[in-house]
Amino acid sequence: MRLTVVGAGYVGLVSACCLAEMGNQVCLLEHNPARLQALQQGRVPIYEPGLEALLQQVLNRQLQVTGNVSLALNEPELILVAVGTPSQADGNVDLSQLWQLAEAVQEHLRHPTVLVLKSTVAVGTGDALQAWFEQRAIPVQVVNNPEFLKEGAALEDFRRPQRILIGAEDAAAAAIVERLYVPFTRNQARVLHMRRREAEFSKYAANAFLASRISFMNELAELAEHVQVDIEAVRQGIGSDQRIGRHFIYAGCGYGGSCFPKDLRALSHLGRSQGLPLPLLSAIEQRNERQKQRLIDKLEALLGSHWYGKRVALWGLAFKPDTDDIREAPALVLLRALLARGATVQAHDPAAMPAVAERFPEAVASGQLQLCNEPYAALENAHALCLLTEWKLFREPDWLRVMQLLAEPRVLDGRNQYDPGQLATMGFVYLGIGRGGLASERRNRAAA
Ligand SMILES: NC(=O)C1=CN([C@@H]2O[C@H](COP(=O)(O)OP(=O)(O)OC[C@H]3O[C@@H](n4cnc5c(N)ncnc54)[C@H](O)[C@@H]3O)[C@@H](O)[C@H]2O)C=CC1
Ligand SMILES: O=C(O)[C@H]1O[C@H](OP(=O)(O)OP(=O)(O)OC[C@H]2O[C@@H](n3ccc(=O)[nH]c3=O)[C@H](O)[C@@H]2O)[C@H](O)[C@@H](O)[C@@H]1O
Repeated sequence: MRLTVVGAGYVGLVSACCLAEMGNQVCLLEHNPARLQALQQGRVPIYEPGLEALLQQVLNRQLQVTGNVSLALNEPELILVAVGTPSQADGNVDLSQLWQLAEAVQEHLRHPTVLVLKSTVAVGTGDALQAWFEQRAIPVQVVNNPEFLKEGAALEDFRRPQRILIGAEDAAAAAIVERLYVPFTRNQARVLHMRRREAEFSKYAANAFLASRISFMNELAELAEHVQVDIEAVRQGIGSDQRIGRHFIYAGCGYGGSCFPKDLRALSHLGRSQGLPLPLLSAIEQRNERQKQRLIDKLEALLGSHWYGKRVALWGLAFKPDTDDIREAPALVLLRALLARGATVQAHDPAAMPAVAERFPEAVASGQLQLCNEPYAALENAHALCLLTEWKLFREPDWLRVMQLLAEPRVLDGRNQYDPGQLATMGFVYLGIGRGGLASERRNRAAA
C-alpha cells in the first residue's frame, strides 16, 4: 500500500519502518529539522534496539523520509497519525498537534483517504475530526487504531502484536486498515473491530489497567515492609496464578514514561468532565507519586537527612531499561532532590545521559551532576549506590569492586534486582522496595 506516517517519534518511526519492511511504500513526514536530518542520513535520533539497522535497510527503498507536507499529503491511500498528544496543565490531553495536521490535510489532500489515528487521543476525538472534515467536504474517513508497543521492545511489539483494534464507523475504511495489518496477523494476532470511541477508550483502559497493577503492588510493598514480608515472594506467589499473570506486578520506584502518567491524567480528566468521581484512578496516580517520593525517604533512612556534601551514585536514569526516554522517569525525582539538597551526584545510564545533560545543564556545568561513562566510575567515594533503572548491565555487578569503590557500603535497590541476603553477608546496608521479610532489611531499617 502507499501510505504516509506523520510524526517520527517512537510510534511513528517504528510503524513506518515496520510497514516499509513488509513492502509498503511509506512516506514518513517529520517537521522537526534536526530529527528529519538525522533520519535522512540513516541515523535514529532515539534509542530503540534494532531500529537503526531496520531504518538503514528500508531507507530510500520502501521508505522516504521528508519534511515536505504537500508531497506527503497529496494522495496517500492511508495517513497514519503518530503525532504527540502530551498532557495539558489540567490533565486533559493536548490535541493541538493533531488539529494542526488536520489543517495541513485540508490544504494539501487531493484524493480520498483514510486517516488512521495511532496517537492516543481523548474519547470522542475521532468523531470530532470526522465531523470537521465533513463540514469542509474533505474526503477523509477517520479510523482509530491505537498503538500498544512498549519502548525498548517496540519492534518486537509492532511486528508481533497480540491484537489490533480498529475503531471505525465506516466498514470500507475499516477494511482498508485491516488489509494493512495482514502481514502482522498471520500468526496469532486478533483483529477486533469496534466503534471509534470504543477503540479510543480501550487504549486508555489498557494503560490504566497496567498502571493499576503496578500501583497495587507498590502499595502492598509498603505494607509488606511493616509486617516482615518480602514482596518478591508475594509477586511470585500471586503471579503463578494464570488469572493474575506474571506481567506488570513488579514493585519498584513507580511508573514513568510518556504514556502511563499522561494517560491516567487524561482518563481522570474525562471523569471530571462528566461530573464523575473516579477514586480508583486517583488512587493509582497518588500511589505512583508517593512511590517516587519514597525513594527520597529511603535514601534518608540510609544517609540521614543532611545530604549537603554527600556523594551519591545513581545507576539508571531512563524511565525503564532499553530506552533513552526520561519523560517522568522516577530517577529524576530523586536526582532533583539530591541536587536541591546539595549532594553531588555521580550517575551512569547506558542511553539516557544525553537527555539528562540537556535537562540539567547547570548541574552538569557546575560539576554537581557528573555523568560517568561507565557504571563503576559513578561509585568512586560515593556514600550510597541507588539502582533506579534495571538495565541488564547493572544486574550482576562485581560486588567486591563496588565495596572497594564506595565510601560507605550502602545500597538502595529501587527495582529489587539484588539478593539482600548476599549483600548483607558482604557487609552492605541494603534497602529495597517492600522487602520487609528480610532479617537484614529489618536490621538496617531499625539501625537507619
Ligand atoms: N512512546 C510510546 O511508546 C507510545 C506512544 N503512544 C502514543 O503515540 C503518540 C506519539 O507518541 P511518541 O511517538 O512517543 O511521540 P513523540 O513526541 O516522540 O513524537 C511525535 C513526533 O511527531 C512530530 N510531529 C508532530 N506534528 C507533526 C506534523 N504536523 N508534521 C510532522 N511531524 C509532526 C514531532 O516533531 C515528533 O517528532 C502519542 O499519542 C502517544 O501517547 C502510543 C503507544 C506507545
Ligand atoms: O501507551 C504507551 O505509550 C505504552 O505505554 C506502556 O509502555 P511503556 O511506557 O513504553 O513501558 P512499560 O514497559 O509499560 O513501563 C512503564 C513504566 O512502568 C514501570 N513498571 C512496569 C512493569 C512493572 O511490573 N513495574 C513497573 O514499575 C516501568 O519501569 C516503567 O517506568 C505500555 O506497556 C504499552 O503497551 C503502551 O503502548
